[in-house]
Amino acid sequence: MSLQSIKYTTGKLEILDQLLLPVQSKYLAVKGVEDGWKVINKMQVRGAPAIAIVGCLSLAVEIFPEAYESKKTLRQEIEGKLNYLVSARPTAVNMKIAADELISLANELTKDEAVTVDDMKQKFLDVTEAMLQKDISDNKAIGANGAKAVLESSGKDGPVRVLTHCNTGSLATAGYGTALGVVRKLHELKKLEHVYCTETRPYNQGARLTAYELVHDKLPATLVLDSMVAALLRAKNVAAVVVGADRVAANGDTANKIGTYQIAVVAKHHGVPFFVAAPLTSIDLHIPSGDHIIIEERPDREMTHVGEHRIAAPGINCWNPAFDVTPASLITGIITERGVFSPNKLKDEISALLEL
Ligand SMILES: CSC[C@@H](O)[C@@H](O)C(=O)COP(=O)(O)O
Repeated sequence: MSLQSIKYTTGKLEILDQLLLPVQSKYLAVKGVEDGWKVINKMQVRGAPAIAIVGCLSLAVEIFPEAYESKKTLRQEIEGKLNYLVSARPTAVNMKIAADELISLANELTKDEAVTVDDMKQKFLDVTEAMLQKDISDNKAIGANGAKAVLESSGKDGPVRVLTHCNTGSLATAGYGTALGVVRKLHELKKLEHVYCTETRPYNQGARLTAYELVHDKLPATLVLDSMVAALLRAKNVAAVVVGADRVAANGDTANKIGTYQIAVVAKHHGVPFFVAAPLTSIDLHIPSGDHIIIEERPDREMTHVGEHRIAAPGINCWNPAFDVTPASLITGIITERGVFSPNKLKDEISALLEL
């Protein structure tokens, strides 16, 4: 059985508390927007697609039992609460894109006189619930497109060794994963010789979550520390690096988990193709470059402590950006559910695809 980070039935939402993994597997009820904001902000659920899905579904469970006196009241509720949810974590764009789409839907339904307040509520529930299935099918398509791109770029038919960073798997999405979906697909095709996952300090998504998924699915995998990547690429014949994204700018610059940028620099040095795997909902064509991406800074404690145990000297200053921006020039291709794009053609090709 595959891991499930989000459990949802109409009116009921639960998330697997990722702060407790891999020691404990415990689901937490999310009863509304306030709970949704907290679990996202505390990183009990994390990963750009999962953040958006849990955010929107937290509003769905809040709205479900309520009776609204008018469409205007419901529209105000939707707009105010979605904008609040966007503020829980600023770097990943998926929640913002989902919020904007749902707010425009609410605006359109409010204007449409043929739509009752109950129809409007039902439509909102249908659209948010559909996000779960859509994310899984997008991830499967990313997996297939990415496995092909990795094999082509390696110049051989596999099996290949790949490196990934952070957690982009079932735990970060509705299921299957983005970059980890590419790894899963390579494995399904019997083209994965080995996957290396980084520890991903300071929150250890690699050691705690990706390693957990890889062991769970019995993939051939090895954990390395972040500081070992250069040595790994020199020694272990890695065919490609595949990572996820929190926000891809129009020019292909990509914000992802801190440490991604230095892996891309090292990959370039060693001539190893560096791929970003992300759904279209992680691509922000509104910003021209990565300079415009807000980078979330997290509490010092995530660096100074592991769990309750202090590892840093008391009194030391800390800088803890949760993400960095990899320049487009270091990226071989951006793997999406609609194909693989060269960063310099991303804007034109995606705009054409979406008829923008
Ligand atoms: C499919 S998840 C893509 C990204 O969100 C992932 O690579 C990442 O950076 C996650 O960061 P996190 O801080 O754990 O939310």
